Amino acid sequence: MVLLGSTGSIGVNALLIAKRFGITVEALVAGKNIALLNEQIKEHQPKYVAISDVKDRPLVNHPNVFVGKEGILELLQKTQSFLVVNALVGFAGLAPSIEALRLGKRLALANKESLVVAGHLLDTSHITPIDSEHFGLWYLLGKRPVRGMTITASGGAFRDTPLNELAQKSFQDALKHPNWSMGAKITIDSATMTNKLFELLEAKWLFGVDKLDAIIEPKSLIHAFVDFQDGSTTAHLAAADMKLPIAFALLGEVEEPILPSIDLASIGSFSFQKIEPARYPIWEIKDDVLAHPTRGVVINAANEVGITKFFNQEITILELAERTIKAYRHFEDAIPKTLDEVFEIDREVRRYCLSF
Ligand SMILES: NC(=O)C1=CN([C@@H]2O[C@H](COP(=O)(O)OP(=O)(O)OC[C@H]3O[C@@H](n4cnc5c(N)ncnc54)[C@H](OP(=O)(O)O)[C@@H]3O)[C@@H](O)[C@H]2O)C=CC1
Ligand SMILES: CC(=O)[C@@H](O)[C@H](O)COP(=O)(O)O
Ligand SMILES: [Mn+2]
Repeated sequence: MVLLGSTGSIGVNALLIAKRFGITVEALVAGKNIALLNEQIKEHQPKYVAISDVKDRPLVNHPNVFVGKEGILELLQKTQSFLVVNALVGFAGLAPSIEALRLGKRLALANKESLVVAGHLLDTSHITPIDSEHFGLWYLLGKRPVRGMTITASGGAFRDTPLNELAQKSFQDALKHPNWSMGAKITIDSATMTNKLFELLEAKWLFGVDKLDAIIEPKSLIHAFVDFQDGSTTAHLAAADMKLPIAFALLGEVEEPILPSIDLASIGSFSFQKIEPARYPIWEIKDDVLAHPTRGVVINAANEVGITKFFNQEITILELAERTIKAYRHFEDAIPKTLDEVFEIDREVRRYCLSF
C-alpha cells in the first residue's frame, strides 16, 4: 500500500495494522516529523518517500525522496500498489485523492476534507471511508431500504463547559478530547462540532442518503444508527479505536479480533443529547448545508483559516464558527461544477477570510 500522512494519528495506526497483517508498504508520505518517518522507513522499508519541506531532505534516511505537493503526486505516479491510504489532514489531501483515483487506485480515505469540498466530483465507488461513523454506517447497511441515518458526536472538549466560559477557552483547552486521541485539526473540529457537519456531508456523498442527522452520545461507543423503511433502527457499537475502521479499509473484510467487545453491563447506560447551536454555533447552518452540500468547499476553507487564527490567539472558538458562517453566507453562489472550480473557490474564500 501507499500511505499518505504516515506520521499522524491515523497513519501510525495504519502501520500497526499493516505490520500485523503483513501488508507491504510501498511508499510513505509525511510532513515535518522526520524522526518518526525515519523509524517508519527502517521498519517498513518503503521504495518511495515524500516529505513537505525541501530543507528536511538531507535528514531523511532514504534514497528516493520526493518533496512538496507536487512530490506527493509524482510519488503516486511511480507506485504500483492498488491501495492508497490518504491520512493527510485538510485541503492538502484533495489533490492526492484526485490523483489516486485518476490512476485507478482504490482510495482508503481518512482525509474527510476531500469529500467535504469535492464529494460530488469524486467517484466514491472507488473510496473506502476511514471514519468511525461512516465505517459504522457501512457495517450496518444491508439490502433493506433505508429511511435515514444518524451519526453520533462526542460533544468535544467543551461539551460540559458553562456557556459563558467558552470564549475564554484556548486552543490547548480545545485539544482535550474526551474520548479519542487524534490529530490537532480534527480535535478542534470536534470541539466546534464542525467535524460532525463535515461527517454529514461525507455520509451524503458516500451513501447518497438525504435524511441525515447527528446526536451527542458522550461515551463515543455508539458510532452510527441506520433507520430502515420498516421502522427498525440498528446501531453500530465498538470501542473508540480507529484500528477497526482502518483494518477493514486495508483488508476489505476482517474475521480476526481487532478490538475487545463492548461490555454492556460495565457500561451500564447510554444517554443522548441534542446538538445545541448555543454551544456549537456552526450547527445553525446544518440544515442549509445539507440542502446545499456542494458548498462544503466554502465552509472548509473558512474553517481552516479560522483554526489558524484561533491557534494564533487572534479569535475565540466562538468567533471561529461565526467567521465560517459569515463566509458561507457571503459565498452563497459559490457552487463548484469542476475540480478546477473547487481549487479556485478555496483560494477566493481563504483570501476573503484573511481580510477580516
Ligand atoms: N485521527 C483520527 O482518529 C481520525 C482522523 N480522521 C481524518 O484523517 C485525517 C488525518 O487525521 P489525523 O491522523 O488525526 O491527523 P494528524 O495531524 O495526526 O496527521 C496528519 C498527517 O499528515 C501529514 N501532513 C500534514 N501536512 C502535510 C503536508 N503538507 N505534506 C505531507 N504530509 C503532511 C502529517 O505529517 P507530520 O506530522 O510529519 O507533519 C501527518 O502525517 C484528517 O482529515 C482527519 O479529519 C478521520 C477520522 C478519525
Ligand atoms: C474517530 C472519529 O471518527 C472522529 O471523527 C470522531 O468522531 C471525533 O469525535 P467527535 O465525535 O467529537 O467529532
Ligand atoms: Mn468521525
